[in-house]
Amino acid sequence: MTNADQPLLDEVMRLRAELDDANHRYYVLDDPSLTDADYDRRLRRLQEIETAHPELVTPDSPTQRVGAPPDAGFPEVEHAVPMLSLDNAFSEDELAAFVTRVAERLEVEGEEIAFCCEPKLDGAAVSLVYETGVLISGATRGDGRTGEGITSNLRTLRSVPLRLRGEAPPALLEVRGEVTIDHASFEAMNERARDDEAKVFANPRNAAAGSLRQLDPRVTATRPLSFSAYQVARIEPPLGDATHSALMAHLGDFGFRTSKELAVVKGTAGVVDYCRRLGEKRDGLGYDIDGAVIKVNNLRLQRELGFVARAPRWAIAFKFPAQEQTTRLNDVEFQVGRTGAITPVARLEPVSVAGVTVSNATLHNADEIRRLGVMIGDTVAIRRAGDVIPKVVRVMEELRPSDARKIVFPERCPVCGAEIERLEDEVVARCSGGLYCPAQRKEALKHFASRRALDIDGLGEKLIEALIEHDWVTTPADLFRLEAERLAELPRMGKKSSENLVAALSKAKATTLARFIYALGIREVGEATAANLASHFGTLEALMSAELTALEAVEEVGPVVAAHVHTFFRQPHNRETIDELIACGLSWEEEAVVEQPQPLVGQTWVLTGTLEGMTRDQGKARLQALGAKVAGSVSKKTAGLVAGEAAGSKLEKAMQLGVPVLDEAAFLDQLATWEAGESDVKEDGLNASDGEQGNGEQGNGEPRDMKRDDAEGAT
Ligand SMILES: NC(=O)c1ccc[n+]([C@@H]2O[C@H](COP(=O)([O-])OP(=O)(O)OC[C@H]3O[C@@H](n4cnc5c(N)ncnc54)[C@H](O)[C@@H]3O)[C@@H](O)[C@H]2O)c1
Ligand SMILES: [Zn+2]
Repeated sequence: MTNADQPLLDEVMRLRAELDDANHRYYVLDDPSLTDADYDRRLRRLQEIETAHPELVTPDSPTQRVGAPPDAGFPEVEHAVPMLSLDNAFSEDELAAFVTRVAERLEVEGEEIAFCCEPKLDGAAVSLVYETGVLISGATRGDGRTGEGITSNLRTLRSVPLRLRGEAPPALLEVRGEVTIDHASFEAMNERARDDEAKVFANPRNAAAGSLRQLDPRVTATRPLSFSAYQVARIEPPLGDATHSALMAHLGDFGFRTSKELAVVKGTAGVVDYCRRLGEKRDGLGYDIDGAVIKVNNLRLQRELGFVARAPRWAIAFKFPAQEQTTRLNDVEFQVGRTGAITPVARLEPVSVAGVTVSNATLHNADEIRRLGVMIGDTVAIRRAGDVIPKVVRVMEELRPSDARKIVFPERCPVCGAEIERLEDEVVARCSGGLYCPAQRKEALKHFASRRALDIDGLGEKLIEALIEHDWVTTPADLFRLEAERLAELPRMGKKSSENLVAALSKAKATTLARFIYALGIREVGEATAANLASHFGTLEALMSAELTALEAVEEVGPVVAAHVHTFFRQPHNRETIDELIACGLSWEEEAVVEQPQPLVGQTWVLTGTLEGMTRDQGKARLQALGAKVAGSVSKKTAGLVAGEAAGSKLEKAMQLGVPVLDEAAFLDQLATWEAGESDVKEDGLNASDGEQGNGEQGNGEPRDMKRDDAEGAT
C-alpha cells in the first residue's frame, strides 16, 4: 500500500465504525440514528472502495455481514439454513444487469427466465420451524447464522399459525417471512404511546422489531404485528413443487398469509414493468415496502445459481426511494384546524422523500416538540409513508448549529387572535375563538345549523361552503341577514329553495336556551351539558357571567368543561357574536324546567328500539324535562329502560340486571302521570341544587319565573 492510500484507509475505517454503530442501533436497540438512505449511501461507498481495493476487505467488514449478533436476554438459535441478506439494485439498469448475470450463469436467454416478484416488506425477518405441523420454534435473523429465540412472542401473532392447516402436514417445515405493522395501526400505536408518554417509534419497521424483542410476550401481544411468509427454507418430505410461486401457494394452504401482490413475469421487461407498477401502488398499500424482491422462480435453477457470501445469486432487491430523508428545519408555523386544534408545522428545506418533494411536516403538538428536542435550524429526519402526513421523526443533535432557536408556542390564535387554551390533561392546544375564528368557521356553522342545535332546515354542508366562499357569512348572525333574492344566485338554489331557507332561518330564531348554548359549539359542551347549564343558570346572562366555581357546581360539569365554558365567554368576539344573534331576533321561552315537575331528578334512563308515536329524541327530551338523565347504555344504576320495537341487547341487559322495563304504551302512560305532577316520587327534591346556586332572585324550592331578559334586553 502506498502513502496515497492513507486518506482512503481513513475513510474505510470511518465508514466501518459508522456502519457498525448504525447496525447496533438499528438491529439491537431498534433506535436508528441514521436514515436508511444515509446508511445505504455509506454502505455503497464502502462497497465501492472495497471492490476497487480488494486488499482492504476484512472478514469483519460490514459489507461481509448481515444484521447483528443476537442480544443477551434471548436464547440463541442456530439457523439450519442461514438467513441471508439480498443484493440491491438501485436502478432499472442494475435490475437489467441482474437478469443478464443470471442468464449468463445459466446459459439461457434472459427473456426466457421466469421470475417471481414480490413486495419487499419493510419489517423484521423471522424464521418459524414446524414439526409434524406444530410450531416449535421461532427466531429473529440475528447475524444470519444465529438468531434470537422469540417463540413465545411469535406465538402471540394471530397470523402465525400455531398448527398448520390441512390433513397431512410435512414432517418438517421452516418458513421465513417478515413481521410488519401497517400504517394505520402504527399511527394508532404511536398516538397511544404519546398519550402515555411511552416510547414513540420512528417507523413501523423499528416498531415491529422492537415489539418482537420484548422480554415479556404479554407486551408483544398488545402490538399490532402481522406475519407474512415469503420463503420456504426447509421442507421434508419435499412437496415436489417445481417453482417458488407454487411453494407460496402451498404456504397459503397451510394457513400462512402471503403477498397479494405476488406475480410471475418473464425477462428484464417483465421485471422492470412489475417494479414500476409496484412503485406506483406503493403509497396506497397501507404498509411499508422498501422495494420489490425478484426471485428466479424455478427452484432447480435457484439451486444451480447458489449463493455468495451474504446473499443468494438467484434474487435481488430492487430498492425504491427511501421514505426517510434528512433536511433542515427552517421555521415552525402554527396552523389552526377546523376544530380549533393548533398544530405546529415544520417548514423544511425542500427534500425529495420517496419520490415526492416535501417542504412541510407535522410536529403534532407541544409535547412532541419537547420529546423530539427539536429546534429551528436543526437537521431533522423526515418520514413520508403512504398517505400519512410527512413528519419529523428524529433530530440530528450533533449537527445543531450555534444559532439554533427554541420553538415558542403562541399564546394567541394565529388566525383570529383569540386565546389559546391548553388544559393540563390535554395534549392538544386549541383556539378559543369558536364562533368567530375563520379557521373554524365552516365547522362552527355546520354545528350551529345542525338538527340538535338550531335545526335550520335545508342549510347543509355544501350550502355553508358556498356561503363562506361568497363571503356572505362570517359569523352565525350573518345567516339571519340572508335574503332570498340573493340566495337564489347560488348554483342549485332556485327561488323556491331560497325562500324555504329564509323561512327555516326565521323559524329557527325561536329556540330554547339549551339548544342555543349547544349551538355555540363550546368545546365538550354536548346536548346534555347544554341542557344542564340552561336549567341551572336559567338565563344566558347568568351563564355568561358565571365564575369557574359556579360552573363546576352544575350537574355533570367538571373542571375541564367549566374551563372551556369560562374561556369561551371571556372571548370578546364570542360575546359580540352572541349579541348580534340576539339582535337578529333569536329568542327562547322561559326554561321549561321551571314549569314542569321534576320527579326524575337523579335518575338515569335509557331508550332503545323504535318508538311509534314519537322519535327517540322526543322521548329523550321529555325524560330530560322531567329531570332524568338519559344515557346510551344500561347499567346497574339505570332507573328504567324504555324499550320500543326491535329492542336488542340493551333490553337483554336490563332484564339480566333487573332494571325496570317499560314498553311504549306503559311509557306514554307514565309520562302523562309524571308531566301532570301526579307522581308520588320525590317531587320535593325539585331543583334543590338550582336554589342553592341562586342569583339572589328566587327563593328556595319556588318555581322560578325567569323572563327572557337577554332577548328583550338586546332588542
Ligand atoms: N438506518 C440505519 O441505521 C440502518 C442500519 C442497518 C440497516 N439498515 C437498513 O436495512 C437494510 C439492510 O438490511 P437487510 O440486510 O436486513 O436487508 P435487505 O434490505 O438487504 O433485504 C433482505 C431482507 O429483505 C426482507 N424481505 C422482505 N420481503 C422479502 C421477500 N419477499 N423475499 C425475501 N426477503 C424479503 C427479509 O427480511 C430479508 O432479510 C437497508 O435497507 C438499510 O438501509 C438501516
Ligand atoms: Zn382562532
